Amino acid sequence: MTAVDKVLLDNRGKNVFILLDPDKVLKEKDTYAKNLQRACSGIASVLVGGSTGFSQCEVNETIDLVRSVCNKPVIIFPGSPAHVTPKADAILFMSLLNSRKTKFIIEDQLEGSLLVWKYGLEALPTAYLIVGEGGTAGWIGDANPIPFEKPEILLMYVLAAKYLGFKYVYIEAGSGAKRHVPPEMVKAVKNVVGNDVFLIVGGGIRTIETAKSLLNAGADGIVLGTLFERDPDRAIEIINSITREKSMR
Ligand SMILES: CC(C)=CCC/C(C)=C/CC/C(C)=C/CC/C(C)=C/COP(=O)(O)OP(=O)(O)O
Ligand SMILES: O=P(O)(O)OC[C@@H](O)CO
Ligand SMILES: [Mg+2]
Repeated sequence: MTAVDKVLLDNRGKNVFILLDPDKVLKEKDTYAKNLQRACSGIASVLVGGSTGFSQCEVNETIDLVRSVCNKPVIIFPGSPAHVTPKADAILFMSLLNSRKTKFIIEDQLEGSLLVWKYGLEALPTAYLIVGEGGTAGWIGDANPIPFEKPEILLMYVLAAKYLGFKYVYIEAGSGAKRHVPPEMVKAVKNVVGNDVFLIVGGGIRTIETAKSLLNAGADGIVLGTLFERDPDRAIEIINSITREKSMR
């Protein structure tokens, strides 16, 4: 087990990730710095990434901002190999398994592999799966999205990911999605794969009830992106509420 991997695995079922999109953060640096500082103690890690609109230089600037206010691990959530940087602690080294394009399944990974090796980055082997509307990532990644009412298809993908040796599975409804991943879908997967893979769930999570229902259904971690951008107070409320529950267990 490597360092970031251990932090996340030791906190299974309770990890909250904040997603920072360099394209947005760098336009309002002071506001993001202030809000991240408030959120920092309750989160597992900061994901830095996005589908479009920025270069490695902007990823670096965003990571510098994170480091100035928060001591949690920074994980790259790459939209492309151009986002790989030695400044991060780890990378979701992901393959979009339900893409129709080999680019997102293996070609971007080939390009990124040498950089990850050269920079000595911790790679978290991640199967990225798009469900529901899928957002920008689903569109750019040319996904064949798994319908919410077909948990059995999601299960097939998650089992395939497990048998291929992926340690992490990111179930993505799309940034800002109107509908988040249904907890029943997470439960159907967790019931079969247990702790063999680490389940990250993201997209459209906006309330404490949703956040808790996903963690209770078996998500090992949840991602807050759009809510942290638009309503940081509410995002911090969710984080604090999960932290309080954690300390009562
Ligand atoms: C492993 C390496 C080096 C690259 C992998 C590249 C892959 C597989 C990309 C999949 C397709 C893709 C574009 C994923 C982006 C995922 C992501 C960081 C989403 C964050 O949300 P945004 O899509 O930026 O949301 P907004 O639309 O709200 O900005
Ligand atoms: O922006 P939101 O809807 O929180 O989604 C977060 C993440 O899953 C997007 O990749
Ligand atoms: Mg983005």
